[in-house]
Amino acid sequence: MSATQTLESAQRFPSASRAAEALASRVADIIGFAVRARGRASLLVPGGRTPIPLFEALRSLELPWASVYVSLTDERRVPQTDPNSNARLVQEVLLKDKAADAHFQPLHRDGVDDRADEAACGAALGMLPRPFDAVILGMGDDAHFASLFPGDAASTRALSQDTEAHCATTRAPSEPHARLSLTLATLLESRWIALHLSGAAKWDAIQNAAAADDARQHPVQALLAQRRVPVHVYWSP
Ligand SMILES: O=C1O[C@H](COP(=O)(O)O)[C@@H](O)[C@H](O)[C@H]1O
Repeated sequence: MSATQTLESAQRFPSASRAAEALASRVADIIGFAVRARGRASLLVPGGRTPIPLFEALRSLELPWASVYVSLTDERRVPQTDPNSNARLVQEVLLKDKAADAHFQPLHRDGVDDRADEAACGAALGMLPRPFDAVILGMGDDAHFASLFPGDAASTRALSQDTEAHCATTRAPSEPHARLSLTLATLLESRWIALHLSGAAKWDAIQNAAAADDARQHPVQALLAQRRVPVHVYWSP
């Protein structure tokens, strides 16, 4: 499917809660199927504000959570006590109620250098069933997804499907701390991928990215243009 076709088949919902419910229901089906078929399921989730209603919907569902392995698509290189930590968000919002028994693998290890943190990230992913059963990605208004940013050389390298690295150290424009992101090649080791978007600015950004032929300035274009794994877009205003 081309980038334009992916957007044409986007599911558009009237509210963030309706989008979250629909996405949670699809993820629940995938997890249930994976656990019945293979005994375990893996789920990668983004950080940011968009997934909060999704996490709230998911944690209220009766699922075989003790067989579910959860990790992140990306992380800020900060301690888990930091309010900016994506791991903290997952612990506080997703891994509660019925989802409290899920196994969580954080990506980032504190106090180590870039290479060691990338290795820790790769090792964390190694604990999850692969291919990943469900990967949910978010996107910023600048068309970054995971932590793969426009104009960042490390992000551009991580968008190449030829890279053997699982995780990359990247930088967001004007942010003090570095990021840790799964590379595109690793994100594509997935059975199912959703891109979860909320707001008019993100819809404009993804349309511009689909029309452009420049993943360096519009990283999500590389995700939309690849042919390996279909991307299911869930959008609400
Ligand atoms: O930095 C990040 O931002 C994006 C989008 O966040 P949102 O608040 O606009 O939903 C997110 O997908 C990514 O995982 C996160 O680290």
